[in-house]
Amino acid sequence: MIHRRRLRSSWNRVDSGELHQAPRQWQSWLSDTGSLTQKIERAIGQKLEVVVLRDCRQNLNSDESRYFHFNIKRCRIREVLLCANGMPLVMANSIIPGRSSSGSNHEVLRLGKKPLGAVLFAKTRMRSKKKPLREIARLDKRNILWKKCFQQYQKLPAVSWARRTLYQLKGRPLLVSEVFLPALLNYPNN
Ligand SMILES: C=C(O[C@@H]1C=C(C(=O)O)C=C[C@H]1O)C(=O)O
Repeated sequence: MIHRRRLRSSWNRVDSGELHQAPRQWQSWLSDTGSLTQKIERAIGQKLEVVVLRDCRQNLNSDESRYFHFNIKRCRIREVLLCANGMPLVMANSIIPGRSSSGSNHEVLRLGKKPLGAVLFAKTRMRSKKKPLREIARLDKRNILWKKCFQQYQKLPAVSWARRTLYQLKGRPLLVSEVFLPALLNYPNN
């Protein structure tokens, strides 16, 4: 539990983002445990467009490296906008350590415009027994993640709600952060 508290404090540097503190209209998006891609496509009634902003190797900051039990400095970072009819709905920042995209994971993580969720939630994938670690946060310009997202997407609202999930792909960790954008609220959230 100490470990979890430590993670929470680093992620919620700005404001402790417990679900009940989030605006009601965001709570279901923040807490859903299924594929975000699938949830959005149900809401918009069509396929999502994935706009890849960046997919490269980068040094991790301490707020990110804490989630991995092994010492890593550089990682693959994938930043995308999930869009409908050209309108960004979510900005996602995924951290994929080298050891998580090697071996049999290497091929499936050559994503391009394919959403990462198609891999993480693939029917054929052995569901890892471990429930993914999930945290939420209210982001503003004091938060490292808000600043990283703003570098890529200058229309990022000054206060944004986000969630962070530590997934396992064949036992290898990936840290996925998703920042929800206002246009998503134009769609029914069923
Ligand atoms: C993890 C999922 O994949 C989505 C797509 C992503 C991508 O293509 O990089 C990243 C995060 C998610 O918003 C999901 O659908 O739940």
